[in-house]
Amino acid sequence: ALSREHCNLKYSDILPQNVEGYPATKEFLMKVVDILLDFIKSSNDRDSKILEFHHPADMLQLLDLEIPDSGVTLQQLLLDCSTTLKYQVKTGHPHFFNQLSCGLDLVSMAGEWLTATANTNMFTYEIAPVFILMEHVVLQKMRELIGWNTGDSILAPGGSISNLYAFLAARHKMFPQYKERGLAAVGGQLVMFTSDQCHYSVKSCASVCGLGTDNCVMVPSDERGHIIPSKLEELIIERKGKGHIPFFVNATAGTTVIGAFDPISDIADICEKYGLWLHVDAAWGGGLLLSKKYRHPRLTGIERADSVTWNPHKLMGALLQCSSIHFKEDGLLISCNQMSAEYLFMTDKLYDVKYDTGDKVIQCGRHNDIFKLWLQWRSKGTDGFEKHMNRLMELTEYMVKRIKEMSDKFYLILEPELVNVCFWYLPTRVRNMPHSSQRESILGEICPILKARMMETGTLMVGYQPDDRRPNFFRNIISSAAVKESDIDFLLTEMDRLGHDL
Ligand SMILES: O=C(O)c1cc(=O)cc(C(=O)O)o1
Repeated sequence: ALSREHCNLKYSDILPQNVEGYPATKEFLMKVVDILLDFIKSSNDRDSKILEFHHPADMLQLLDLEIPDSGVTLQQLLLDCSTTLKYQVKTGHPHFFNQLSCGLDLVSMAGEWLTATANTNMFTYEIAPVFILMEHVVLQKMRELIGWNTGDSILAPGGSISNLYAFLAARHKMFPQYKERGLAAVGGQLVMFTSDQCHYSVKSCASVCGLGTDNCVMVPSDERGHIIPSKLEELIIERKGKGHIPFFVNATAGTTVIGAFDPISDIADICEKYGLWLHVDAAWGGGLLLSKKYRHPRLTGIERADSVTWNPHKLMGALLQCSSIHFKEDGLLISCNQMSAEYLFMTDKLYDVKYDTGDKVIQCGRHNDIFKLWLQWRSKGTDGFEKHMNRLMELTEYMVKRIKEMSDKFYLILEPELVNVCFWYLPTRVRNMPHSSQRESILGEICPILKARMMETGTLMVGYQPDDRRPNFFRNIISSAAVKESDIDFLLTEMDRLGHDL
């Protein structure tokens, strides 16, 4: 609690309104930090719960979210902060395996604190000189890791927007007049191609950009979730036969559900043959570019892409959000999106305006997502990131080994290529049933019930989902630096404790 002299103060008694308010400001902010440190401590305490689940109506009753007419005291604000975190899911907890982005890297978090304090916009060098230069250095490093020594990149608000920027640049490259004249510049039906395992944001480009999802061809994948190149070529030829204009192919490097890697080189050959843009959505699998051991064969050929999406907030563990989109050809991004708003992007500035990035994107304001990545990269070094990637893959191999050792209780659906371990939990009553589609449908019905037990108990969170080949199954993601082999053992034991009687 705040000291007696400060506990009834309000926001108007601290900086900037009260120029004498530094002592109260400091005490208030240090108390906020204490609350955050408590959350960090319990996030890292394996005996603490990941969450205290309540249904939305009940949760609303537990919270006091109403917007008051007159402001509350600083003391109340501190209580508000504590209550908020009390009911927040601890995504940094070592037993949180639920999303592609797990974990809480504390250097990256410190970077986010500084980012918030600096509170600047990334559209011009004028107000973000250090951060703009950091973006240049980090994004160039990432392009080098892809295999390019040229090009341009930018951070976007998530992988979906990164994919959209790739789509827009591809269309601009092929039809530069589209920017001014729209569809009239094309004179035919544009068509894009992607695997049926891709992230839905690829398909949404077709609807957002006016192709219509009918013209986002979902190419069949094989049983390992890889796009079938011969099918891709067949479908391109089929569409050309209808007078359509194929222009864009997306290859996924690390699919969302099973973590599959499309064969990039084979796809690049087809794109070369038919003059199509190759985009690689490596939002999820891009982190393996940092690992000499695991980069090949999964990402072999990625340097042949025209654009690459890569989300450091996934495998690299940068804090949400941090998504990058990279282009082999420099100048495309700016020529595609530039609107030259004269109130921001004046060309008569005292510095080289190529450092103004706002005109490269369709956003105006752009959040500073680089500092937390740069600071984290400074803390780990590229070697540290390589070790991190190798560690995540080793833990995945450990989990596969343990599942195979406990094959009476767990059924491994396929060998993972990334850190997505896809499996069914086998409750006692099905253990003697031969594996069949009938048993799979029973196992699929069990997933939501077992997941509910996890969340109500609060000790474990593992995601489940169906896919186009099978009913619900668990998808375990190891992307948190907190996870150890003992946490994998806990996961398997806890699932059995919670689910054996299902
Ligand atoms: O950034 C993430 O954590 C993320 C992004 C997705 O699109 C899908 C998922 C997911 O399925 O966990 O996670």
